[in-house]
Amino acid sequence: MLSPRFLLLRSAASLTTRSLCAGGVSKQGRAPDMADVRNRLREIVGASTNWSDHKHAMAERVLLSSMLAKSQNDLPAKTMKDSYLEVHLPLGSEPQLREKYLTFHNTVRFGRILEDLDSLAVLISYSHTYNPALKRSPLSIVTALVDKIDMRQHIIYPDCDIKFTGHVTWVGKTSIEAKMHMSQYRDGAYSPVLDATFVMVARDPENKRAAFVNPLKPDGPEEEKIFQEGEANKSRRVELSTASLLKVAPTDEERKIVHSLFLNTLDSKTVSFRSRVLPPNSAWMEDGKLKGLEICHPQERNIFNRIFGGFLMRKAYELGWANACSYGGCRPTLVAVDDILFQKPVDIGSLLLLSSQVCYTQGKYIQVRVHSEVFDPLTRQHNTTNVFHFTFASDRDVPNIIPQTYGESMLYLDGKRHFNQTVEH
Ligand SMILES: CCCCCC(=O)SCCNC(=O)CCNC(=O)[C@H](O)C(C)(C)COP(=O)(O)OP(=O)(O)OC[C@H]1O[C@@H](n2cnc3c(N)ncnc32)[C@H](O)[C@@H]1OP(=O)(O)O
Repeated sequence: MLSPRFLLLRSAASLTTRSLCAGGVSKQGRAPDMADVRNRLREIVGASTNWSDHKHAMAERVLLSSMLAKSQNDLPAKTMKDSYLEVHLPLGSEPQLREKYLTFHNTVRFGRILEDLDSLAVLISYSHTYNPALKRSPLSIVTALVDKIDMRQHIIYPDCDIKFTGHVTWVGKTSIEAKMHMSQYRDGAYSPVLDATFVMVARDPENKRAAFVNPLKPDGPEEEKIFQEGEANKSRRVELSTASLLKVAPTDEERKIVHSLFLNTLDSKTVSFRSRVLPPNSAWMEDGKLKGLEICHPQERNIFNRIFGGFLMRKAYELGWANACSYGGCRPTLVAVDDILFQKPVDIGSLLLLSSQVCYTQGKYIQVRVHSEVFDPLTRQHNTTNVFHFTFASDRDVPNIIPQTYGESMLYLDGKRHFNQTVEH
């Protein structure tokens, strides 16, 4: 994270002058808020405000294809300061805004925060790729992955102002890593609430193929260190994906875990592999599911006329939370979010099926996986669009979740891997 003094200077010097106000968002004399972020995004890509105009807006965007760089070397290098943004969410000072964020239990809806983080990550990426010579950006920047969100504090107060800061921390050829921090004003100071790392991918104006982004040139040892962390994150992501249980067998230790779970469920009265008995204080995985359906209306579209990634995250989070709530028998708190993969865009009009599964438990912790897929009623085909992982904590120990089939055992091991990554380390 860049030093606080540096951040302060940065926000005063260029955020308000260039990143947000350049497009005419001049609510002068006050810090930019989330509405400014979304308006600015619409200006950057020339998005339609009415669904009836979306085809025309897209046709205009296609003309920007010729503005794309032929190689990354054609684009000037940027520093981390170039993309630094500070945005406010004045929940304390604007009671009418609070309604949108409020839960029945007088806390902040985390799903709304996920939406805000997503919009901010996109604007940070556009700030990095900003070309003052162009009125509109030819790039379509989409969310590929929420690498992780670490909660530094579990309660978010609905009546205190929130501040988001963030900037680009690493860049590949067409992908960008952005880190964001959220803090909340209480007792005279801002204290940290969460740290989030997103990976964004730049595409051509039609969102059909990858497009080059400006290189990132770390400026000084502080930025160099952050950049190296970004490199390490990239290698870790490749390593994790190579070891995925969808591709390779579990490790020896994991195989032993699965077999011991199996042995624990065998009925000692019969000499049979088939007769299974649920151990005490346990629940079958089959009983740790909750499903939902979303009809993807135009209202939830993003600036590229697909379903907004933040909306998908909010819906998946709320389903996952409800599942953890029902499983643990109390209102759980969120501990961590990791590895939310945006595999395929979701088209407007889609039928989106969301399935959540408690896949691992440990003491009071509940690891939930949410899988979303688009169902085409005409062809009856299902296509996975996203996978989400959430770690919740209950206020008491929860039943141990027990897999019965081999597939469930793999879900269990995958959940355990995610849990170990987020909670134990
Ligand atoms: C308010 C405005 C909001 C707008 C934001 C949204 O709502 S977006 C809506 C939600 N998101 C989406 O709909 C995206 C859905 N997913 C997709 O369309 C696609 O999976 C994708 C474009 C992200 C990636 O497609 P491909 O894998 O075919 O891309 P390709 O192989 O060309 O790789 C392009 C670059 O992305 C990187 N990349 C791809 N997947 C990645 C992942 N899971 N984690 C890290 N990096 C990844 C590659 O390393 C490469 O970077 P390098 O070239 O650097 O090596």
